[in-house]
Amino acid sequence: MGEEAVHFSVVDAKDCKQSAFEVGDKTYVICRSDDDLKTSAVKIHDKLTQTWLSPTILGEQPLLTKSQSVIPVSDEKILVIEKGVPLNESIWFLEIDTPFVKQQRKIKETEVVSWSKGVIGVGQKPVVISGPSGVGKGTLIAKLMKDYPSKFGFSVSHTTRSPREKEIDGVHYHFTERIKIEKDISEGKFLEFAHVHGNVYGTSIEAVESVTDEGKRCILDIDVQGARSVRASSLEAIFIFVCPPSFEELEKRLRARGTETEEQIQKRLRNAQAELDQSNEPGLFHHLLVNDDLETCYENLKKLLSLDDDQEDSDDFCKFKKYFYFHCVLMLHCVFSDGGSHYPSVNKEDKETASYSIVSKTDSEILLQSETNEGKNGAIHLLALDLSSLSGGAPGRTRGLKIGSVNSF
Ligand SMILES: Nc1ncnc2c1ncn2[C@@H]1O[C@H](COP(=O)(O)OP(=O)(O)OP(=O)(O)O)[C@@H](O)[C@H]1O
Ligand SMILES: Nc1nc2c(ncn2[C@@H]2O[C@H](COP(=O)(O)O)[C@@H](O)[C@H]2O)c(=O)[nH]1
Repeated sequence: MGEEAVHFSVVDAKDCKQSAFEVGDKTYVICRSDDDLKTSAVKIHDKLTQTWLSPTILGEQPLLTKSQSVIPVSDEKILVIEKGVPLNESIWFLEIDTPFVKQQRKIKETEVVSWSKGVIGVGQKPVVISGPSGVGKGTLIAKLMKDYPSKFGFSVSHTTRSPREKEIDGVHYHFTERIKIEKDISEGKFLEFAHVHGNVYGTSIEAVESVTDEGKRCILDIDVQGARSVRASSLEAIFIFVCPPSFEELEKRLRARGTETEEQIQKRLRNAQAELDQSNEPGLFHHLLVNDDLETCYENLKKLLSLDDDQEDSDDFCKFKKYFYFHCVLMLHCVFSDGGSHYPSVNKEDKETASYSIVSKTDSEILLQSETNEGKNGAIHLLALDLSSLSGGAPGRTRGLKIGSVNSF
């Protein structure tokens, strides 16, 4: 918009501090300055109007390095490989026209692009648990977390409501100010948010992604508005609605909990009716659970989540699973460097830096060439990045990347 033209000359995958790509009627330029590697800018040249745009950039930004390899993988996104960082830190997508970007463009009434970090392998689908206040969601989730600490992680929401007596900041909720949460929401840091019983509640992207990154299944305790927003997002999840055996019993539980004033109880009960009315809406919840007898309901929840009753989640078992998960991730990062006869040494802390350049692309596969880790006798080390099963994406991570070896030559 009346800005100075950014000089660029690159239309192919190439290493540079400015990478430009034509997608449709637009040219996207990713620029970074020499001295300040922490900031990148994206400029868009619209060929139809002959104008330059500075879009709003959403999402977690890549840890910028001095050199990148960049290529568009579809009309929706551009793949950016940062060099000189561990492989699991190096793969990023700049989303230029994904459903999330389209939606944000409408909301913000301005041009938008969004970063999303590429993650090797898929995480387990998060579980969204909804239901009226006082039905027992928190009680059921607490049992699940106690019995299966290595399997599940809780998505710690943000809320503007005041903490209850035994609630701990950062454990039960991130207690926050309205002005702060509104700012973070406007910066695209939240997967969903809603005004519930007079306060703002929201799930940050980091709350969900950090649990999945740990190899655990993320559990979200959110209201029906939140469930609806997550349903419409790029996050694939299982949606469960917990119902009370009767409205009278719900009221009894809310009162017995003793955490709300009479006025708040009345407000929660009014909202409960509206939530119950939506529980059967087609396409919203996958499962309905009635929480009459707590133990029965808990067993039914476990069945839904395919949990084996006999499997103990002892401390030793947890440690073993963490160890196993860690090494599976390392294996995925490993490459057969010698016709599959051995793995190259991989730093146990997974900090080994890598530098790969994009050398070719088909519809679903990108060929990467190592610049730093040559195979035997200086053979060229190639890696195939399979993009055919991507899931998620901005505002969260892009999961489902597969990396395979290609024989050195
Ligand atoms: N099956 C049950 N039978 C009797 N009491 C129950 C049952 N399940 C939970 N409770 C009790 O009901 C009260 C409300 O439960 P809980 O706090 O887990 O509800 P919640 O759905 O998480 O509410 P909120 O949405 O307000 O956080 C608690 O005192 C809990 O001990
Ligand atoms: N949409 C969201 N709803 C949330 C979130 N975290 C909690 N909740 C829901 O709020 C009510 C009230 O909770 P309380 O702790 O004040 O009793 C309850 O229905 C929760 O499910 C969130 O991040 N987003």
